[in-house]
This record gives sequence, structure tokens and C-alpha cells, in this order.
Amino acid sequence: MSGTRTALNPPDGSRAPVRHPDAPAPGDVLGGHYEGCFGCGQEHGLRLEIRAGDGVSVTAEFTVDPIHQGAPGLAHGGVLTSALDETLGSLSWLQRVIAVTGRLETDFLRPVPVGTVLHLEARVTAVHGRKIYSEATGRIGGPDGPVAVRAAAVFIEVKVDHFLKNGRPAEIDAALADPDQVKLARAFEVNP
Ligand SMILES: CCCCCCCC/C=C\CCCCCCCC(=O)SCCNC(=O)CCNC(=O)[C@H](O)C(C)(C)COP(=O)(O)OP(=O)(O)OC[C@H]1O[C@@H](n2cnc3c(N)ncnc32)[C@H](O)[C@@H]1OP(=O)(O)O
Repeated sequence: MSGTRTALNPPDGSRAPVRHPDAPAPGDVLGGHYEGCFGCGQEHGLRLEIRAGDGVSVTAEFTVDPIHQGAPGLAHGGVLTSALDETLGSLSWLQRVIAVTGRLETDFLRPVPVGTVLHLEARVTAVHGRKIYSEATGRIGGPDGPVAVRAAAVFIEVKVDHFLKNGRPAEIDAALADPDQVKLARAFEVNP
């Protein structure tokens, strides 16, 4: 695994992230990108409601329920990583690009008990070509509480074709039949 951290460090020539002029205002709820999403769909999964923050940042609160357990009474690490992944993924809204996770590294610093509200915050740190570098934290006890989990990631910008080519036809057809979904995807694609 030597050199893996290097992939999470923005290379020379990276630029600062830019908040799109039409990005939602700080404090606005972003809304999900797809109702079937495990992270932001509101009918199943983590049901994350993510808000725009300042600059290219977002916040969210995730309540750890009994279905999220790994060890008795404690959150599963993979579930916490999913919450971080979704929060990081939603940074796309503020840049008006579509991006998927290329690499995601999580540090688990404290156990997270069932019933905890995890205060999530994510921000883009740099952009290099299609690579978007970002970081996230999950704090317990409040937005300024101790960090329980943190992540560093590289997201890779893609076009709508990524989903059309790789997704399962049933869900793709349903998404294409949903004018809001198509509008959303196209808006992101044509407004860099
Ligand atoms: C009209 C209806 C249609 C529906 C529309 C829906 C809209 C939905 C909106 C928003 C969805 C967002 C969903 C968010 C959900 C939360 C986030 C997730 O969990 S996403 C799922 C997990 N991630 C994957 O499944 C990626 C799987 N991987 C891939 O598909 C490819 O590997 C991909 C696209 C990431 C890269 O493949 P390449 O062929 O396009 O590009 P290459 O040339 O390999 O890489 C480009 C640059 O990126 C670097 N790169 C690629 N992978 C990297 C990695 N793992 N680590 C570091 N750098 C990496 C490369 O070194 C290269 O850098 P250099 O330009 O040369 O400097």
C-alpha cells in the first residue's frame, strides 16, 4: 500500500475550489440527487439531509439508530464511512459538477454509540483536472464536539454517460422517465 496517501494529496498545479454562482445559499437543504440513493434517499438507508455551508462546504446530522450497529451498541464503521461518502459526494451541488468517489480513507478516532447524533461537515480543499480533493469530519456532542470520524477523499468528475453506460437498465429507464432527474443531471453537466 505504499504511496496510497499520495493519491489523497493535491498535486502541484491544483487550484482552489470555486463555489458555483448558482449554488444554494448557506443553510439551504440541498435535496437528494436520486430517491433510490442509500445515502440521501428519504425512503430507506441513511436518509441524510445535507445543507450548504460557506465556500465549498456542506453540513449534515446523522442519527445512529439500532440498525446501524456493528458491535453491540456501537455504529458500524462501514455505515459511518457511507455517511461520510454521501456528505462528501454532496459537495458536487456547490460546484455544479457530477462526481463519483475515486478514493476514500476513513480514520475512526472514537466509538460512536447508538443514539448519537453525528455532526458531519465536508469541504473541498483543491481541484486538479477532473480530480476533486475533499475532507470530512463527524463530531459527537455538537458541531464543535470531538471528532469521532474523519475522511479524506478524491472524487472524479464524470458526465451523465457514466450512469447511462454503467447503471442497471431498470433504474436508468426510471430515472430517464423522471423529468426532474434528467433536468438535474443535465443542469450539472452543462453548467461547469
Ligand atoms: C439522466 C439520468 C441519469 C442519472 C443521473 C444521476 C445523477 C447523479 C448525480 C450524482 C451522483 C453522485 C453519487 C454520489 C454517491 C456518493 C458517492 C459515491 O459513493 S459514488 C460510487 C462509488 N464510486 C464509483 O463507483 C466510481 C467507480 N470508478 C469509476 O467509475 C472510474 O474508476 C472513475 C470514473 C472514477 C475514473 O475512471 P475514468 O476512466 O473516467 O478516469 P481515469 O483516467 O481513470 O482517472 C481520471 C483521473 O482521476 C485519477 N483517479 C482515478 N481513480 C482514482 C483513485 N481511485 N484515486 C486517486 N485518483 C484517481 C486518475 O489518476 C486520473 O488522474 P489524472 O487526470 O491522470 O491526473
